Amino acid sequence: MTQPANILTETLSAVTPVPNERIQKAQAHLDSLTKPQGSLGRLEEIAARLAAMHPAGKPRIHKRGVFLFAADHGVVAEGISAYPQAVTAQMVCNFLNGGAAINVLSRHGGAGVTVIDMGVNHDFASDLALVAKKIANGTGNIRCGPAMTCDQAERALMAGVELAAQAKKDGFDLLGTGDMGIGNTTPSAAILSVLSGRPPAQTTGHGTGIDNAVLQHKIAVIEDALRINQPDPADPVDVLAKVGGFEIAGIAGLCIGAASQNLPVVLDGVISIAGAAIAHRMNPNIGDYLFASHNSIEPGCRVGFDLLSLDPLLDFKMRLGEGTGSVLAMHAIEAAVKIYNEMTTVEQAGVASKSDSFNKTIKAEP
Ligand SMILES: O=C(O)c1ccc[n+]([C@@H]2O[C@H](COP(=O)([O-])O)[C@@H](O)[C@H]2O)c1
Ligand SMILES: Cc1cc2nc[nH]c2cc1C
Repeated sequence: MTQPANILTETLSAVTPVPNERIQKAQAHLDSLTKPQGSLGRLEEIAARLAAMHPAGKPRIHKRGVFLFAADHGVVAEGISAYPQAVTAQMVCNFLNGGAAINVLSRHGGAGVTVIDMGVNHDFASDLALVAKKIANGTGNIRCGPAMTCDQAERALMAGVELAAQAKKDGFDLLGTGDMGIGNTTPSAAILSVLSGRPPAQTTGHGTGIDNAVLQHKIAVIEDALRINQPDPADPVDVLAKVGGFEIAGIAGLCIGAASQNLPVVLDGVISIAGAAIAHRMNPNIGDYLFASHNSIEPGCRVGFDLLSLDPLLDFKMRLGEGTGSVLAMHAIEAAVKIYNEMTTVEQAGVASKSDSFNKTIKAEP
């Protein structure tokens, strides 16, 4: 078993479950509001969990941001993507210039976008608004050997932990994950297969848009990668090092760091789900702080939701990545918090409660 480095171990052990009594107390508040009990469905579930994460029991979202982790993948040499590797670096520049889908949706949703170079195969100018956490210029080809060393995997995890710590200092109270990396649906499917025990045929999808023939080849590549590397499902750092990616590790680290500080994280598509599944295998309490934003078309997502016991909030048939699902779901999460904080109670408004319907005399006057 790979023993993670000290600070990582300390951060992992600092993650405590969201107390069930606090969730129940928050639900009791929701039940006291002017609506039939449970009628706001999942908005209530979101609000109760967020309220319970806050020591004072009052949820708040003043500052939200998407953390977009970018990296390249050696396995693209196997022809598993519809696009060339150069697109990763080109899209990073597009994010920095504000022209990508995530920029539009984040402006619309009032979220900041932080772009992190975890391992893009390009040397960016040092004056760009890019967070430089580069571990290497892309991973190794997982069909031939490990993606990275265990030391690199731990450094990439720590980069995510550090970003979460900085986010807390900067006043963020809701974090979203995003990714960019041509080829990264391949390591994501590999990770989800290892952690779930499901065959790659059940976790692998069309990614950026490969046809059925290339999909069969992609599945065979992942089968080879698992046979050659033999990742140990009980050792998440080993899984990450053998068949993962630098951006996936950064996302896992962000989940660990955020959960250790009671910060909620909204997950995007299959790449974020794979990162979160690694973090969750390191400490299952982390799952209490996670929200699945949407049901990405990639089949590995469903496998990941089962591993994480998460139910996605939206089903918009999206498969872009970048954090686009995360920012969209933040609208609903903010709405849930407003319901919790701003609605009047039955008592304040003088509205009859359910049990009053059994009484003969209900005061109906306003
Ligand atoms: O978020 C998703 O579920 C998702 C599904 C398919 C593709 N993507 C994005 O597309 C890229 C990976 O696709 P591929 O085909 O190159 O493995 C990467 O940049 C991801 O952000 C993302
Ligand atoms: C153009 C393009 C944009 C993306 N954004 C996230 N993954 C992507 C993949 C491609 C190919």
